[in-house]
Amino acid sequence: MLLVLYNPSAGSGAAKGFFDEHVLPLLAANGKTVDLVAATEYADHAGKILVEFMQAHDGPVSVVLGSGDGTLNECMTSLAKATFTGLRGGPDSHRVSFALVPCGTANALYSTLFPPPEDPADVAYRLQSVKAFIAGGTKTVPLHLAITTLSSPPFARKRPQGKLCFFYSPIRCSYQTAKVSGVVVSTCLHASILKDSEKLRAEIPSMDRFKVAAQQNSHKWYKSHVKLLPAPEAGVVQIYDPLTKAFTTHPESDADDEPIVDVDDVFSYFLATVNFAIAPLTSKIPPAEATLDILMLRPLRSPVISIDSPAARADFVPVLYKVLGAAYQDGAHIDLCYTEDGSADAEGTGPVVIEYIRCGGFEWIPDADDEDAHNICTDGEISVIEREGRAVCSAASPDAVGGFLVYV
Ligand SMILES: Nc1ncnc2c1ncn2[C@@H]1O[C@H](COP(=O)(O)OP(=O)(O)OP(=O)(O)O)[C@@H](O)[C@H]1O
Repeated sequence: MLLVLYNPSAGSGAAKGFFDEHVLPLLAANGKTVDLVAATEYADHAGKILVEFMQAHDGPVSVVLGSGDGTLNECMTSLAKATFTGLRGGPDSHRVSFALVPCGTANALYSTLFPPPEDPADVAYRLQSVKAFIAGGTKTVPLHLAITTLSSPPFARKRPQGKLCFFYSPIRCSYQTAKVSGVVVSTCLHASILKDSEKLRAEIPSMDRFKVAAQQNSHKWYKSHVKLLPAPEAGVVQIYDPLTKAFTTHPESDADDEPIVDVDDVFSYFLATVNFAIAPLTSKIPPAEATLDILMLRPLRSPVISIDSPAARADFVPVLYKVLGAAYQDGAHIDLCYTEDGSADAEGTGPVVIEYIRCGGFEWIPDADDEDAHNICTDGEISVIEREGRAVCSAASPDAVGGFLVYV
């Protein structure tokens, strides 16, 4: 069964035109019968359309999806929580294969799977996943998920209650409050940017709204306690070593004693990715199991900063910008080290600036008095952790017969 679904308001609002002009004619010219063409009419509509379509039809489902990461996330979230009856009841009932058409602003997942050319608006570039589907659709990649649960204090009262989705393992969590991400879970600067850039969407439809929001938040630091949790097979938390250009066991993670790493500090940046190349090693050194790649920037690691003060925060902004800029130069940010004067440089001989962690999950326990540290972003959606609460996030992989796939 084939569903064509697009979000007309994603990105610059051009999805309908692109589908009418390019996608639907391409499908028709290649003999693909479309069972339903639907445009979303409001937030969260995409998930509803998809679940209703699946309930109404039997057999394997492909979806040509014109959107950004947010609408894809709505599809995954709705499906992860859906229970089907009748014909759609078998073990593979929740399996969906997506042909993605990048129509959003960032399109992070698409640009991970299909590295963008100089002009990402290029029509042929944007049709690659659809063409893979048309070509027979045998080449797909399964998507891992990051499942995040927000807990209120005291934590013991709201322990994970049930399995979120039977086709992803090994996660057990509170079904109603769990957030499903296929791209990113973040706090700190990234969550602040996503939160504030949303307010700028109408005024600045392009990616420039992220730059404006970054400027508004660049001086902020966030106080939190983080627990880094090992992935099941690795048994330890891993950290990237720019000298050897490989992952090694985190010095504070011991498989036989205590594999969990506790970090109690101020953070400027904390971002976990799944299936996503802003963490550049996801593709260069692919993980052997479902893992999160986490990028942490802790200003007090700088050799010239020893206290959190307004002056120190201002002094740190150039380091932050250096890191953000290098991230767009083929992931060069992960090899930056501190120089003696506290700059970030590939030739630096001091501590590594960004800690690049590979692990099974994390707990984020924000300082109760730091309001900004309570924002958490799951694929663009902002949630607020309750005061004295925490967020717990784990990587999950699809079972053999279930899960979300993308045509590549
Ligand atoms: N018809 C609609 N009108 C208004 N908002 C909609 C409509 N349909 C979907 N939405 C909302 O639009 C939001 C943005 O969609 P999406 O994330 O796909 O695009 P984007 O934010 O431009 O791209 P990206 O996430 O890649 O940066 C989604 O959160 C979704 O809930």
